[in-house]
Order: sequence, then C-alpha cells, then structure tokens
Amino acid sequence: MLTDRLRRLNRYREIASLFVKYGFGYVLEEVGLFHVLSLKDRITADVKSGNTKEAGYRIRCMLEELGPAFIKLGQLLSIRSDMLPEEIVKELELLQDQVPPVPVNEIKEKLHHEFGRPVEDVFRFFDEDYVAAASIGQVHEAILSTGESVMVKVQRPGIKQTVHTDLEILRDIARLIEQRYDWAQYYNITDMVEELSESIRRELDYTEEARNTDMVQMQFEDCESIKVPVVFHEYSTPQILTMEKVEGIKLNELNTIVIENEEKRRIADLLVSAFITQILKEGFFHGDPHPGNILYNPEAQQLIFIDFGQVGRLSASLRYDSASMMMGIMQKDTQRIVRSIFSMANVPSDIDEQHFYDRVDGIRKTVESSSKDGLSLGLTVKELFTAAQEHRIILPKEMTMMGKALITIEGIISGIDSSFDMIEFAKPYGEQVMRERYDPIKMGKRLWNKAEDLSDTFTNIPNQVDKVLNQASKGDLKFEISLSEINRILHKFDRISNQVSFSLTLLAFSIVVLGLIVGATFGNNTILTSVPAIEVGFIIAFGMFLWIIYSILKSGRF
Ligand SMILES: Nc1ncnc2c1ncn2[C@@H]1O[C@H](COP(=O)(O)OP(=O)(O)OP(=O)(O)O)[C@@H](O)[C@H]1O
Repeated sequence: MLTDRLRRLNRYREIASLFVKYGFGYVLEEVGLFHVLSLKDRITADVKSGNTKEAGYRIRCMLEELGPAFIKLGQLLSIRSDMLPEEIVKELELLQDQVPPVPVNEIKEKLHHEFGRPVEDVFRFFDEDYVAAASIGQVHEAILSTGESVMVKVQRPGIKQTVHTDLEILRDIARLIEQRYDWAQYYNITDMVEELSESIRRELDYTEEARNTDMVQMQFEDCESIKVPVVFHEYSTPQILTMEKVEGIKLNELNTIVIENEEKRRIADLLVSAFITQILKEGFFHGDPHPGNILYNPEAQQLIFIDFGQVGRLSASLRYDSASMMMGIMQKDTQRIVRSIFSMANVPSDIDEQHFYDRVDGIRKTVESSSKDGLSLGLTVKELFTAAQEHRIILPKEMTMMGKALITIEGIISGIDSSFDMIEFAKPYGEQVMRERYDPIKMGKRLWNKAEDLSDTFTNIPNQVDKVLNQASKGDLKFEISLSEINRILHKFDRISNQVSFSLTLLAFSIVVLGLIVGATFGNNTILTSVPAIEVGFIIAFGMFLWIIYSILKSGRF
C-alpha cells in the first residue's frame, strides 16, 4: 500500500517536472499541483504559448518521454482531428513508439513465467534478435515444435503496472482540470480520459487482440486474396501473442519492387473492398490501418492485415448512419448528411440547426469544387466532423476512428493508384446497407425490439413514480442539475415556447401531471392514498397553468 503511494508520488514528480520542461508549468500552477515541483522547476516554469505548432511539438516530445501510456494516449488522440487543432494532430501522428529494446534474457524470463517452462521447451527455435521493439510489446521470430514459423509478441516486463499507475494519475489530473476549467467540464474530459484508458487497457490484454484477429479472419475466410495471420491460442496468454508468420512487403515499402499498373489497381481494389466491407457490412474494422500494418504478397497476390490491437465496432444503427452520410456526400444531399450526423451523435439542445446546415452545405460545395480528381470521402467526413465539433455535437469515438481509417486508406490508395475512384467503388456497398435497413423482416425485428423496450419502460413507470413520490413524502428527494444543464434546459424551453403554441405546452404539462396521477394510483402511493388523486393532479396542473401564464406575460412574448 505504502509502496504504491510512494510510486505514485514519485511518478507525480516526474510527470510534473516534464510538464515544466516542455513549458506547461502554468497548468500545474492553475490546478494547484505546483507544490509537487522542486524550486528549480518552479522557476523554470514556462508561460503560455500561443503557437499551436510549437506547442504540438512540445506535447509530442513530452508524451514520448513520459512513456507508453502517454504515447498510446497521444496516438489515440491523434484520431480526434475533430477536437484538436490540426497542427497538434499532425504532431501526435508522428509519435514514435520505437523505444529501446528489452534485453532478450528478460524476454525469455517472461516467456518462462507465462508458459511455466523454459523457452527451449516451448519452441523448437526462438530467435534472440527482435523483429520490432514497440512501446507495449517486442516481437521475436520462432518455430513451434510442430514446425510452423511464428511471430511471438511479448509484453514488456512491468509495463502493465507502469501503465496502470500512469492512467490513475491521468485520471486525477483530468479531475483537477475539470474542477478548474469550465471548458473541461463541458467536454467531460474525465469521461474522455476514462474512455481512452479503457482502449489502452484493452491493448494491454493480448487475449483481446487474439480475439479481434480471429474475428477479422472469419470475415475473410472465404476470400483467398485477403489474409489475416492465424493465432496459436495454445501458445498465447494475456501477455504473449503467438501468430503465424506472414510474408509480404509492407505497403509503405511497395515502391521498392516493380509492379505492373494492373497489379497496382488490384491492390487498391482489394484494400478498398476489404475496408468498406469491414465498415459497412461487418461493422468491425481495423482501427489502425497504417501502411506498416498492411502487407502485400506478390507471389500469392494476397493482401495481409496485421496488428488488431485497436479495432472499431459499429452497431447496426451506426452502420446505417455512416452509409447514409456517405450516400449524402455522394448524392450531394446536404439534408441527408445533417440528418445522419444528428442521428449518430449527441446533439446539444440549443444547437443552431440552420447554421449547422449552412456549414455542412458549404463544406460539401467547397470539397466538391476543389476535388478535380474525384471527391475525397475521408477528408469530407473529417471536415464534417470538425464542423460538428464546432457546434458542440459529440460524436461516438467509433465514428472518428472510422473517419481516420478512411483518410489513411485513401492516402495509401493515392500512393498506389491515383486514378482509383473510392466513391464510385463504395457506392454499391452504401446502397446495399440502405436497402437492408428497409428489409421488411429486419424492420419487423427492430420494431419488435423497440416494442419490448417500450413495454419495459411503461411497466416501470408506476414503480419509478411511486419511488419518487415516496422520497418526496420523506423529504429525501434531491435534484442535481449543474449550471450548464440549467442553461441548456432554459434554452430548450425557450426554443419550445418559440416553436409550439401555448396550449400545446399546457397540454404537455397536463400529460406529465396525468402520468403522475396514474403512477401514484397504480403504485398505491403513500401520499396520495388519503387524498383523491384527481384533485391533487388538478391543483398541480392549475398551479402550473398560472405559472406558465405568469412566465409568458413576464417574457413579453404574449
Ligand atoms: N504475423 C506476423 N508476421 C510477420 N511479421 C509480423 C507479424 N506480426 C508482427 N510482425 C512484425 O512485427 C512488427 C510489430 O508488430 P505489431 O504491429 O503487431 O506490434 P505493435 O502493435 O506495433 O506493438 P505495440 O502493441 O507495442 O504497439 C510488425 O510491424 C511486423 O514487422
């Protein structure tokens, strides 16, 4: 316990001094963490810099030096171009996770510990030279006793503990920042850190990566042109991942060999169809499709995907919304694009819908007129998500991951075959998802599920109302509404009173009151059993009626 606290305190100091070293000392000062610094660090503490490019560079250096948890955090944040300035995103994309290798004897010890027997007993051959040394794992080549060539990814010793401690500290810092800054509260950065921590924790569990690899393998089991390495589960643990060794040239090294144009087109074709299938058909896609994670085997004419540490999952409705948004872009239908964004995201109640529509329309037209060699789907999606962010629309992280994956794939394609038209290629897939949505059997299923949800909600209403009234009768009823929430509610009322007539508002209130009465009657409520329910309801409704009249007169809107 004590060692845990000390470890945390030390790590706090290290993190604080790196904040200062890279010019972010003022953040520590503002959140009240300045006291953990030494006097020297305090004096060297920098002031705010208005230069985002330079700040981006400093952030990158700082994250690299802070270690794996922070590097992963930066890499995950690099897909949030909807939230962060472009210059900072560009720097985060450059984050290197090439760290010094772990000595082979430590790797062997780890394998011994995980398998419960020496490496020599597990593998016929284990190459002491590493293939890759990344922030979380180190990859070595090996041969199984059964003769298969494999790649063994071994987690760095102690990495789990380090990342765990760092994530705890990150959570504390996020909480402090949220207490201090309104914007941080608004964007709910503690939740954001929580979400990112969850992704990092998942990457630390190789069982999850093994499962993801299996899933994608199943997606393409009938497709000979696409390959995903087989996982050897009996040689894998949560910290060791043993996979079939695949042979091929990484797509970022494709220019080192001579290939015909026809073959290039085939690669582009395969890559786009694999991705569009994953996103729109399966709703399960490679979350980090950079060209180092995709290989091409010219002999087998196969495209190979590796590294499924990060994957994106789209629910059926998100798949539909994505397809609808893409179709909106392709068919120049602004209304459709706006509708699909509203459907997939969390939209603030006080949004200026017309302003957002105009912004989307502007993006659509600008992208269209500037793209002589064909529209860029990924860039348009990115611009749209940035506009959404400007309007405080919160998108699910899967959507931003999808946007980033599209841009990466388009980037790779333009390097292989610049004449390839991704939009034309994607169209039939989008149309298919849209058609499926209106398939009578699927619609019936969705309606049935909705009806089940509704019936649950209705049967729960009397109990819930009973509970609330019981609490009210005991004086235990508490309302917790934050200031920003009150503002939002007031905005919403404002919008409603602008849009619907006074009588409709009154009707809405009456329905609520009626709901209370019905709930109280069904639930044998303790307060209302002694008083005729209808009379209580009437008194409440009359009180509300007077209040509404008073408010409207006061606002001068009559
Ligand atoms: N199945 C495989 N066959 C051939 N080479 C592989 C295979 N798996 C990994 N490699 C090699 O190892 C490198 C690193 O593997 P991978 O991308 O899975 O690790 P990483 O995700 O970068 O590590 P970390 O999880 O620490 O970020 C790859 O770029 C590739 O060169």
